Amino acid sequence: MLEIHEIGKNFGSFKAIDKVSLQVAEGETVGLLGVNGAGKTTLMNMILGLITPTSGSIRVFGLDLAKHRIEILRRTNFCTTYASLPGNLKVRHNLEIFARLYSVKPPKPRVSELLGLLGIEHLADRITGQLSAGETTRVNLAKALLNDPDLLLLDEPTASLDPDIADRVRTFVTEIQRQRPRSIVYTSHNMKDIEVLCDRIVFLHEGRILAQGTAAELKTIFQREHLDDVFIHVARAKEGELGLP
Ligand SMILES: Nc1ncnc2c1ncn2[C@@H]1O[C@H](COP(=O)(O)OP(=O)(O)OP(=O)(O)O)[C@@H](O)[C@H]1O
Repeated sequence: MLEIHEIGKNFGSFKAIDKVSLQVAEGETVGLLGVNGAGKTTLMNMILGLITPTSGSIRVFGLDLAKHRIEILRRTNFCTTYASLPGNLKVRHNLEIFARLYSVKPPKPRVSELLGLLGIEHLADRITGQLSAGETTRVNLAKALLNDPDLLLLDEPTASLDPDIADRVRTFVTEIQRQRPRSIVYTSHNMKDIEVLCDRIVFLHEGRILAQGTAAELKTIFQREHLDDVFIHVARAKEGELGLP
């Protein structure tokens, strides 16, 4: 579903992403981990075609992203705290507009269905710009599901959520994967999210992949009981110091 081949992104002389290769299969959820500034959002933005890579290539659904962006984006969606929906519109109107942009037919029932699935019917008539950070995240998640995407990019979807709502979001993501498996790339600083949701974990560090595997494999490789400790170990290690097999 997603094939990233030796992708690189330079901002001036700074290498934000350096020769990263990654594949995500149909129905697979891949967790992208890394310290602040590791390059996660830059990679996500390249998959969405928002940033042009300096080198390498990205294929989605077997198509070259550089040549088939519109076709690919029709079957893709994302949730990020970095892009806000127009703040002056009611939540329902925002979602209906985006549903129309994605050619969802008919848009209104789909919006109502998603508001119900996310348990945010009570936000439908609120002004989007007046929502709390946690409420905004759930509205963004509803937006991300409007077109029932085959590829879903979730950039820190539980950031700023209280533990109860974060748990509901994890259950929601598990449920949508159970109903119809899709490919998900998931970034989070919440290791519980990653353990519960991700089939495979990729550690990015200074724009490069430092380690990857399942949560269980990584814990075994690095001899740590908890994924948090694996994260700290990998984050503090320099290249070549990890003693990977
Ligand atoms: N437009 C830009 N111009 C210059 N440098 C940039 C630009 N965008 C990102 N960077 C730099 O690239 C690096 C990777 O940034 P990115 O936002 O991808 O990190 P991240 O892993 O998502 O971090 P965080 O966990 O803090 O969200 C950072 O050092 C950042 O300062």
